[in-house]
Amino acid sequence: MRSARCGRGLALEGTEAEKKAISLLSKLRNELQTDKPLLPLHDDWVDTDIWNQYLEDQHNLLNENDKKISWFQSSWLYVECYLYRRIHEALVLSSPISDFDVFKDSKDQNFLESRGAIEALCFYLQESKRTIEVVDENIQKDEFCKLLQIMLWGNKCDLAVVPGQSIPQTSSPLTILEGLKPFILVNNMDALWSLLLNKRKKSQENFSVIRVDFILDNAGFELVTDLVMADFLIASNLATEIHFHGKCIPWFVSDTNIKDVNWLITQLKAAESTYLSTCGLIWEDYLKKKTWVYHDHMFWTLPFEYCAMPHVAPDLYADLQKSNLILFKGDLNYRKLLGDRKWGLTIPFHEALNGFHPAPLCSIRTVKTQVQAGLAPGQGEQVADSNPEWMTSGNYGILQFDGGP
Ligand SMILES: O=P(O)(O)OC[C@@]1(O)O[C@H](CO)[C@@H](O)[C@@H]1O
Ligand SMILES: [Mn+2]
Repeated sequence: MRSARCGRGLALEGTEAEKKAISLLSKLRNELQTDKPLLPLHDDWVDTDIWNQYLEDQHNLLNENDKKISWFQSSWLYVECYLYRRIHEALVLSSPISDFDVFKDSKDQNFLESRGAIEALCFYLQESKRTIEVVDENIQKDEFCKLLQIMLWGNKCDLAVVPGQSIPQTSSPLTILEGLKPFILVNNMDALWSLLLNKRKKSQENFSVIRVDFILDNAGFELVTDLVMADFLIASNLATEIHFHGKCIPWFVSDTNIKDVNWLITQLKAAESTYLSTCGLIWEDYLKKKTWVYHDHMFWTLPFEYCAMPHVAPDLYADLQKSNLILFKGDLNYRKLLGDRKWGLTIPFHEALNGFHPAPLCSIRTVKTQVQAGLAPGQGEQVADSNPEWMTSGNYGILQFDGGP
């Protein structure tokens, strides 16, 4: 009897929490639609003070007439990040559903709808791992480059542009790579290969660690492409440890957090296909043994451009300095790498990074926003001639490398 009452009490508490979250979210929508001033946060999350200080700084910086910073009058990058942080606030303030991820269903859906392509990819990975020790360097390079391109085109699958509309990867991703090559505007795959190959040669002499970091983007199909590459790097000794960096709160609809990683591994392990279940088991083991390490520093869900990292998150910057290669996935990471500024298209990538050089790094991103540097003279004009929407279509990609400090 007592436990039945207790259960009813919990259900009631849950319903009240849902009502509260929904009302906070509709208030948020109204503020946005009517261009109200941005408000300080009222929750007590680890980053609340930083966000509120940021708002105050924006106010002091941009507002000589003491007007409030509002939704339509502030920088797009800041306001967009603020939107996702406010969605998080609405949940945090609605205990006991504070941990609820409002985007989880769409992320899971993307994985489920891409199952065929994921199976093809896991099959390919296992076949290439079987022959890794006998094949020569050129074949290994070829496989490495294929997996890089799959990671690149996997970035088309984000859900932030058209929320709720999953773009599943249905056909085998490997068959379409050749045809997509002309759409890679900056292609520094050779530089990545040379860097890792040199590291491997040194490591074979002196047993040094080779650390590769993945700054993750979207869950679902894209995450699988990243994990497949991470597995290949370990199996081929091109890396000895992998560090993944995900988001600690639901972010830009489809971005990866730890629950997405765990869910994915559970799904793979339970799959009927042995290609999938083998990947699930191996990846779980890598995580257990710390060959793969997952991090979720709060800096990744703050509005700062990355050149601010040494001041805002010196611990994270110092950690990234230990890496031999950092792979930044996706469009939002690129916007933050370049401070979301309208750089001239031919300004060198190194310069546009504005002093952010923790280690050699590479952006792997389909171009979805009007931020781009490091193109060859005349290249931007030529692409614009054939496709005026080239910067927002997501049809073009870059694998853009910077050698570091
Ligand atoms: O970083 P991702 O997942 O590649 O892309 C995220 C994105 O679609 O969301 C924003 C639009 O709302 C843009 O920054 C970007 O185009
Ligand atoms: Mn994303």
